[in-house]
Amino acid sequence: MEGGAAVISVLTEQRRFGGSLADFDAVRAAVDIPLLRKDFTVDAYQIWEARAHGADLVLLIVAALDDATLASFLALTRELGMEALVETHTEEEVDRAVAAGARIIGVNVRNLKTLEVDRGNFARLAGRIPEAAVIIAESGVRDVRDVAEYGSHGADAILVGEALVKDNDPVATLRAFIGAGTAARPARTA
Ligand SMILES: O=C(O)c1ccccc1NCC(=O)[C@H](O)[C@H](O)COP(=O)(O)O
Repeated sequence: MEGGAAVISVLTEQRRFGGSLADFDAVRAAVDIPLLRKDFTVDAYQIWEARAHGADLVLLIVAALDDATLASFLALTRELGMEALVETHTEEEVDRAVAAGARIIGVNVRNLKTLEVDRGNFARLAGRIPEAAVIIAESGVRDVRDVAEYGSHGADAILVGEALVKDNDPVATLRAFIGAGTAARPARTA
């Protein structure tokens, strides 16, 4: 927060990433800025649960949801006064996110099966996202050059994990990332 983060993403996914709702509660108690519950949402109950724990955003991963479920989860999220980060990995998923009415669309360059990162995917997929949407570049940021690269390809925001968690001075690094991203972003027409 001190570093200028607009949103904090809190992993609650336990099996693969070791997160928990207790971690989420601790962060909620510590900060007032918007929080994203980062979990694999597969049941409407998780959206109610996110709201009950004070989340502002939930994660909807297009690859994990059929079109009808994606649309109904998005509607429930908004009925509960939250928004969704709708996460994509392929062109087809971007098109599905747009068709569902997503307002915040993430391109995650990490393959969730292999966990491998391909930063080039961001430039390829971001071009398909309408300018009216908020575009998030997710994963793979190592330094300011990666931030600038994502910014130059239209990212409105980046989602950073490891680079900040392992940094000795995350506040300074976050400030540098925000500066690099702001400088690199092309002007938007809409
Ligand atoms: O990536 C997901 O969709 C995801 C969903 C639920 C739990 C974890 C998930 N991915 C891992 C991460 O959250 C990454 O740490 C995050 O994208 C940041 O990436 P990086 O900066 O490369 O650590």
